[in-house]
Amino acid sequence: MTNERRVLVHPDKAALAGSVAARFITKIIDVLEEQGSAHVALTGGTMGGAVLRAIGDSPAHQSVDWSKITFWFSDERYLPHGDAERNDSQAKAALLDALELAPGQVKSLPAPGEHADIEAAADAYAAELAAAAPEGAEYPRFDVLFLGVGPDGHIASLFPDRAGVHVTDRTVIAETNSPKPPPERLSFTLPVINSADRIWMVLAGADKAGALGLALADASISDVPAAGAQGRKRTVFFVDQDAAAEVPAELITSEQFWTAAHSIDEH
Ligand SMILES: O=C1O[C@H](COP(=O)(O)O)[C@@H](O)[C@H](O)[C@H]1O
Repeated sequence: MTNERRVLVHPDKAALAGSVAARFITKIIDVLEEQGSAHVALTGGTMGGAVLRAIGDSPAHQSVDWSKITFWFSDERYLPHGDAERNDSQAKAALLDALELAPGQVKSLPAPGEHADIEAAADAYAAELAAAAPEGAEYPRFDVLFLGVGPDGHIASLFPDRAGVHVTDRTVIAETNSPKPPPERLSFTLPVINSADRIWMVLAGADKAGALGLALADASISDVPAAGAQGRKRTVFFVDQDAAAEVPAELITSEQFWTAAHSIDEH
């Protein structure tokens, strides 16, 4: 099994969300059968929410034992709990609330007022990650880690030309000057992101085409943080046709080829 980054193109946003949802359900059933439990890191953004809604809309989601999955967030907008702009609020509305999970299964990032300041909030989530980690590790092994990609190439809350993308000695950082509102955010660092078995980046729309093209051309992570994402087993860009406009043809894996050439276990 190789660990090249792959690009899987879909006709439109709806097909993209449906396809990622179907793959996730299949993959997580396999993971649960093998391991008995799973850690999944969710993302915010337009396609992050669309994928979760598609999972909930699929009758196949009823075959998943959701009680065995712990959900984390690779980043969060540092806003009060319940704020509609928080990634966890959107994920709960899109899917998590309907799954009737136990409170400990959804590991939300802290909100203002819970800790002394945003740095302490980052440390608190780092401690939560460590508490769920296997012995000797600083964080759990994520079976699937979802990411959106911004038009500027940001992933989680690691933005171009910000120090956060270069941090390797912490697991969670506070971003206090995000170019995208809100300015205060919390984010996994790149080592945590890249520790995941599978990184699934889901992006759609013509405004993402430049970022995707540069990420695949190995731009510097300072310029395009998405260029630095590489999972242990799989790194897949799930995209629609508009986002794929600047992807070299030889890097595109068509749906038909993908299905024929790779067993679902490899995704
Ligand atoms: O602000 C954020 O943006 C990215 C991408 O969002 P999109 O709407 O352009 O898809 C998202 O992945 C991240 O979690 C979020 O905090």
